[in-house]
Amino acid sequence: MDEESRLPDIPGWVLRKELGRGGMGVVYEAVEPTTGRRRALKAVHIPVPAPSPDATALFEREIRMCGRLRHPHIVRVDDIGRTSSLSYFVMELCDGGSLMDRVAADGPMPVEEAVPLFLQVLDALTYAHTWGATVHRDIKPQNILLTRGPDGGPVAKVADFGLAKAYQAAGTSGLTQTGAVAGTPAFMPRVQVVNYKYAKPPVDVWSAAASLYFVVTGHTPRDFTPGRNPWLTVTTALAIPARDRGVPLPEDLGALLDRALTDEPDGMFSTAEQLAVELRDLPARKSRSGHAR
Ligand SMILES: Nc1ncnc2c1ncn2[C@@H]1O[C@H](COP(=O)(O)OP(=O)(O)OP(=O)(O)O)[C@@H](O)[C@H]1O
Repeated sequence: MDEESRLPDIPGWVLRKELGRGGMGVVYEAVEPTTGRRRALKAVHIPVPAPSPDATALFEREIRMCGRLRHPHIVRVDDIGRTSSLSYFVMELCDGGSLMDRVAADGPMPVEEAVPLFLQVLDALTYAHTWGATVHRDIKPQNILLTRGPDGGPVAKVADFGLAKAYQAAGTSGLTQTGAVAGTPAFMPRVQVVNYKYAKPPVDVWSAAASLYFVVTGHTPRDFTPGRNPWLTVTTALAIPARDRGVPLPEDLGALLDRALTDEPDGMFSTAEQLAVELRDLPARKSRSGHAR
């Protein structure tokens, strides 16, 4: 069987190749022959037995609601649809892949490159939390995509807004079979795992800090032991100080990450803007001198 014949058949779109896959679906590069538009198309398989029409409608409603978000650092969702075996949505194509792809290919990213990208991510979160009244719930390096701006400069875009809530909302009615907690333990704060309905902006801010930690160190903040239940690790293990990861990091960035990755609900940054202000004002960034310990 050649690769073409394994690609799903989506009316109105020609799928060119697989771009990547996650826990719930597969993402393809897609072209609309009538317009020549190039997009990314995420196909989510409908489980057997099929979910109730209510669960499917709930799932699509969440995705549609997030399709309203319009921000230069949020992946735009253009369209959603369904075939007999899958739900899909069509979104902006980000040719640079995800931050996870980037770290897997090249190792940790230099701080000077990573921090501006995360200021963009935090700007997107500020917009979504305030104007959009939406919490992402699954910020992680796989959901931060890279592309180029009009001036050729690197641009980060947050993908999958609404998806964690959609899986969770529909999961209880049978659309997904992943259990009560949807999402990725490695990038989740304890409060979100202990209470999976807890979905307030500080959860996304913690996950953004965890993603930055990963991108500059190559490690997740907590160590996960193979074979041990990862959800249990989140409820018992603390984040390892960022500067103990063996990568030279500016002291002030290490201290900021450690503070942002507290598991004390009262100590967490309450808004993305607060973390952005501190990240933007790091003395090491201003002087561009702080590299070694
Ligand atoms: N809009 C896009 N443009 C380009 N590549 C994309 C796009 N969306 C996803 N990808 C690629 O596909 C990969 C898988 O995406 P997907 O959203 O399925 O993964 P995930 O977020 O890890 O999984 P899940 O959302 O199921 O937990 C990404 O890591 C990225 O490489």
